[in-house]
Amino acid sequence: MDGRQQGPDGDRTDPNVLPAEGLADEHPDERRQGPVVLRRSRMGESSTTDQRLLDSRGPTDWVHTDPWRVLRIQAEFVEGFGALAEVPHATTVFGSARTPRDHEEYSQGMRLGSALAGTGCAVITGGGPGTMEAVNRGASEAGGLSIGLGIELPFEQGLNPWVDLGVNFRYFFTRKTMFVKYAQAFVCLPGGFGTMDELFESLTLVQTKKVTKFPVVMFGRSYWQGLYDWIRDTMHASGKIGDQELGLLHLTDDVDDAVRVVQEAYAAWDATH
Ligand SMILES: C/C(=C\CNc1ncnc2c1ncn2[C@@H]1O[C@H](COP(=O)(O)O)[C@@H](O)[C@H]1O)CO
Repeated sequence: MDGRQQGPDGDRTDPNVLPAEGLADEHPDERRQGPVVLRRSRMGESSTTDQRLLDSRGPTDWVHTDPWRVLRIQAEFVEGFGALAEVPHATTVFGSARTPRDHEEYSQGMRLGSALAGTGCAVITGGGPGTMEAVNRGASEAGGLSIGLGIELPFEQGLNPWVDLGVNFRYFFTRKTMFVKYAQAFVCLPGGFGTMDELFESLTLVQTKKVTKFPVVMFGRSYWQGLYDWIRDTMHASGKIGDQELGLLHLTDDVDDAVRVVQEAYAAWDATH
């Protein structure tokens, strides 16, 4: 077979096969697929690009491949940047997913969210339950911009009811970028492994100057004091961090003090942007 799609009398039988304009004798028949030109043995396939796009049959393994994941990751960045691009000054608040609503730390979270909203700026949390919810609730009820960046989990959860602008992520690392990119300060309420990860990631980003002039507030003296003392008396004392790094931490349980530190960070940001 020579690849030409002609009937026995030389008639063209396939509407997708185009004659080469005015030069039928010199130019072989060809099939066009968008910008692609196919000739001779490459002309075999008779579907169009639209047909192939719309045809849902066939194996689906490719949706579990890394190249496809890369596109999904890209899509998360695009969605996140798009949703958050116009966020004004913001503080990202980390904290336990497990704090019950009747706990004093929940009330503190609400007071903090409310006070941060009072500065006219947004609060960003992980969008989950516990103190994340408390901060969103305090901010939302005070009329502030209450943002939640949710994460896909193996169990059903969803964003807490006081998230007014929410984005759900599949990937932790995409979500972590958003926590940092759209905030000028970090506050850590008492929490477990997740909060520790976020506290130390924040500190590492500031230490390595990936982000500048971000204060890291450890809110809740009785909870954080032991860790702070260990950082100072063991980590710092043995030279694993220097004075500057120790100075990044601000330990308090006073909402006004935390808000003051955050406002200084907003001012420092404005001075450099
Ligand atoms: C474990 C439970 C719910 C988990 N739900 C979460 N939703 C959103 N964000 C979460 C969740 N769990 C952890 N995070 C992130 O880590 C921090 C809290 O972790 P911790 O270990 O509880 O300290 C928080 O800042 C989130 O960004 C139901 O019990």
